[in-house]
Amino acid sequence: MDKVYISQLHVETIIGVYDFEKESKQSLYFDIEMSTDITQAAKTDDINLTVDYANVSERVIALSTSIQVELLETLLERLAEMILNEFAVSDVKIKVSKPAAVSQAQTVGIEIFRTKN
Ligand SMILES: Nc1nc2c(c(=O)[nH]1)N=C([C@H](O)[C@@H](O)CO)CN2
Repeated sequence: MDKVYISQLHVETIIGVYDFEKESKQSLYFDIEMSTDITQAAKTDDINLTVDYANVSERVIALSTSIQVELLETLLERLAEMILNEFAVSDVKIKVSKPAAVSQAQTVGIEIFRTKN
């Protein structure tokens, strides 16, 4: 299957388990890969027949900055659900990195893969 992807999408939002994390925004970086058939878009050169990565990026930023949750896991599940519901993709892989979370590590994070039912 063909893929549409977004790499290192930067979002600043409130997220975290600890009280100090609820006071200021932290950087998250998303890598998103979506399976979709691009052949009709390529034949017709029509943006409406593919998944617009700019639209997906906007929706990911909007959702990530409008909900306040503690766990990266919770945020990723909500984002995967939104992408599968709103865009013509059969599956989505989302990885989120939170580089400031563990000072001894370059970055930490979570990755999930979800399919449309
Ligand atoms: N699996 C996870 N582990 C941790 C998370 C998380 O979201 N998922 N979050 C934290 C803290 O919020 C951390 O980012 C701050 O040190 C710890 N572990």
